[in-house]
Amino acid sequence: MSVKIRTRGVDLYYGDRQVLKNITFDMGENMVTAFIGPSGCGKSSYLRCLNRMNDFISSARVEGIIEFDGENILADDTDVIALRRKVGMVFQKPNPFPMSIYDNIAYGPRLNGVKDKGRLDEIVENSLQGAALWDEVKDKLKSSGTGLSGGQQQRLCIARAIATQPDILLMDEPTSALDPMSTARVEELISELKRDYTVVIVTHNMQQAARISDYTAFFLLGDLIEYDRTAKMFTSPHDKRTEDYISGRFG
Ligand SMILES: Nc1ncnc2c1ncn2[C@@H]1O[C@H](COP(=O)(O)OP(=O)(O)OP(=O)(O)O)[C@@H](O)[C@H]1O
Repeated sequence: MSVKIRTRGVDLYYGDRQVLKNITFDMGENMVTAFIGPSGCGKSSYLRCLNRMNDFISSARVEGIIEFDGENILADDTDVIALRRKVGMVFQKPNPFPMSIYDNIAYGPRLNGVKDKGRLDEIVENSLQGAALWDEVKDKLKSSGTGLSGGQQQRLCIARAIATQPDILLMDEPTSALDPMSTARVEELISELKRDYTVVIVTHNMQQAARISDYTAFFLLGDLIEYDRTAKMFTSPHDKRTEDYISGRFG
């Protein structure tokens, strides 16, 4: 595997409370990496380290090294705006902006200075194609994004995230608010997206992790207990706690 994200000895504190302890592992380029673990184990907190979103939480302090392509994104002199351009994020609840489908997608590119109408049209179409939504919305690009179904809204949010051509896509429980059909569409889409992006996904759904990820990281109470190929972890985990969790004995 070609390493895209390299994490060494990451500790995260909220005030005096340590919620991530000495996290060390490598995530592969063009792979889907799933984070699993019981509620409160630190999965989302770690995900937020990857685009420096914890910077917005005044009590949060992150120590250690996280490298993207060899560059430490936790360094004081990191250009955080440029970093966030490289890292798209999709949240648990679909959160389209209250504007048209077209403008939802064009928003990021416009912020980045793209003004040419033809170029914007192209980005909108490519992003919607990439998010497997184009055929459903191509005739109503001027309609509001919030008028779509939940599953379509989430694919719109994925289209918005890829419109700025990030390297990495972070997804925090992207299907937990969706029905089974929409979940299946989004899962299928994630498997396609890894051709172009490195995908990191937090999920509570063990079957989902098993279906769509190449590697899985199991967190428990702030520790990374086990990290391995998903196929290996789900068939022969080496830690008893991993086995107990994936077989549903706790969490
Ligand atoms: N902004 C914050 N301020 C203080 N503590 C926080 C904050 N965000 C999270 N925590 C605490 O950090 C710990 C890890 O939370 P986190 O949300 O990362 O866990 P998680 O594994 O993603 O949980 P879930 O699956 O429920 O989303 C929890 O104990 C949580 O209460």
